[in-house]
Amino acid sequence: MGSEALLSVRDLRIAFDGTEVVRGLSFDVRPHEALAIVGESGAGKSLTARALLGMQPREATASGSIRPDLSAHRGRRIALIPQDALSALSPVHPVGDQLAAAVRSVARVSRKEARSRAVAALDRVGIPDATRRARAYPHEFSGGMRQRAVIAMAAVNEPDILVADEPTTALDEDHRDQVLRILAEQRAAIGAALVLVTHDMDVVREHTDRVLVVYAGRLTEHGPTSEVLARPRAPYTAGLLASLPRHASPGSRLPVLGGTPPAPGTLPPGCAFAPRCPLAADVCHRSEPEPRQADGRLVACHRWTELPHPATDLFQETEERHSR
Ligand SMILES: Nc1ncnc2c1ncn2[C@@H]1O[C@H](COP(=O)(O)OP(=O)(O)OP(=O)(O)O)[C@@H](O)[C@H]1O
Repeated sequence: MGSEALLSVRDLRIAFDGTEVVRGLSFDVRPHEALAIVGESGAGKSLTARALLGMQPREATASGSIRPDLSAHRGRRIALIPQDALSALSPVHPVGDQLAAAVRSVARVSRKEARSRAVAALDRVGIPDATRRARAYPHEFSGGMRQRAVIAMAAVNEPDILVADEPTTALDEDHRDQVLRILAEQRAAIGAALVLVTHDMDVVREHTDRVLVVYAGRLTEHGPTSEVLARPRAPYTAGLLASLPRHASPGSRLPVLGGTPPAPGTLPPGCAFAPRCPLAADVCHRSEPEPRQADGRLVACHRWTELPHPATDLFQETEERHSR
């Protein structure tokens, strides 16, 4: 598995002031695949994704290994598509100039050639009249167009890996689908792998091949998307799926997954999910489960064999319990 990987992450830990928020994640990014990192807010998804590019917050301490180290090849072998397109674009330069500068930062080409690659990249992501629009400033683009321009910028140098950190959070549903489709097209066109950070299981289902489910900075379940989503083995994965609107029974309130994740530094003993888990037993409150092979994927749960299928009803009951 390791030798064919574009990137291998082993025992990644990220801490702030001595409190670990990413707690020993290990996974590979394989050529051409789309890997989702999914979990609720605060799970450590963004920190993990940015670590792949060597982009740690200054105040963080990190350990573990990410091989190879691509931080010196950002923009060329690995590129980030951030949540907020405005943060990725300078407000004071035309969009086309920014793309051309990205081209010239990695390739010794003439200004004219860089310009023409920039316009072609904008055209590929569906920016109409790309030659003219390349002269426009980011504020003259709509939100969806800006996010497409950011995808174009990330893809323009044909990196091996695109890392997209919740790329559609700021967009409405129509633009969300459009941007995800364009991202998939770009990825296919350049043959890149994609690491897609999301909290949305529908996005995981539609756009990824493998999924890493993270809870409180730890691996909960990791395997092929189709298998994990068809039959989750970790209660937390089942809870995330049960929270999707179409799984809710008529009249029930969302989210179905009751409670909230623990704040950093306030982890319970044992499994971090145990206080919210309808299957938790004594052992879960005592010892933190290690990831192990189960049913063709990795699962970190003492009770995985007890999870009923489908598990939706289990979580409906949990919600009732939490709301009482
Ligand atoms: N610079 C920082 N200083 C202190 N704590 C931080 C910093 N950056 C992130 N954290 C904390 O680390 C944890 C994980 O953050 P991260 O942004 O990776 O979560 P996430 O899963 O991406 O969540 P979201 O979906 O809300 O973006 C959170 O509890 C967050 O508050």
